[in-house]
Amino acid sequence: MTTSNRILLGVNIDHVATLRQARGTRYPDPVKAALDAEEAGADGITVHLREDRRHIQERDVLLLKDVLQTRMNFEMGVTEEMMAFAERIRPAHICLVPETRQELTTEGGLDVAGQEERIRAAVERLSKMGSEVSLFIDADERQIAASKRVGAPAIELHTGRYADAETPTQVAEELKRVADGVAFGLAQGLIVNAGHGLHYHNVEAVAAIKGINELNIGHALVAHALFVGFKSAVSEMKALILAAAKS
Ligand SMILES: CC(=O)[C@@H](O)[C@H](O)COP(=O)(O)O
Ligand SMILES: NCC(=O)COP(=O)(O)O
Repeated sequence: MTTSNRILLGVNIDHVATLRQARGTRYPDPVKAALDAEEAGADGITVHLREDRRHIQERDVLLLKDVLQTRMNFEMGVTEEMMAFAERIRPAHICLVPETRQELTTEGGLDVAGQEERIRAAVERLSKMGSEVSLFIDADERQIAASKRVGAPAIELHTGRYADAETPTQVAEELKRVADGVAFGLAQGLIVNAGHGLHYHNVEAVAAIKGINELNIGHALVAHALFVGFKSAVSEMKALILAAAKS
């Protein structure tokens, strides 16, 4: 069981591409953002190639594959198109996520318990090429146990409900849900990551949960980068999570 205070920062660059796609320009380039993030201390780069291509494009993923110094965490829906693309790029990490067409962002976790055979087949197929496969799920024992059963070595707990909680009571409840999920995942022998909706004012409590391997953070970093630059945005976040993890 991992219980060290070491915690990694995966920088999600999707929303650099969102700005580019809004105008169909060549800038800002998420590849440049990835390289800046690495220089500023990112431990890995996360990209979500959505089926509707609203932000990251194939071109971005193919270039990143050649230039990243760290490692790629490739987020994808469980579709044949994405499975075939993943086999082409062979990322170090793959995170299987749910997708619905009209959602503003990833609204909930993957229902692993409700489709074990399908997810098991995907995990097996993607693991064969050496990728570490994680499942983006809610902090729910039923989903965590199912993730273990289908053979995934890792999970990423969706922290969106914690991030969206409004009252102190709700925040405390959602934080406990995440902390309990981390403990349950570790007890199952899983690598436990977390992310979604984390920002400079809510990240410390999550980073302080013992045993989390990596936090994946994107939207807030890109937003802060508008004011301080991408490298500073990443290094500020990294400093916050490292300090919180040591506390
Ligand atoms: C799965 C996940 O949490 C991230 O990929 C996030 O979804 C990226 O942002 P969008 O949901 O806005 O595409
Ligand atoms: N998997 C979560 C992620 O990559 C980043 O989510 P967000 O910080 O953009 O909400």
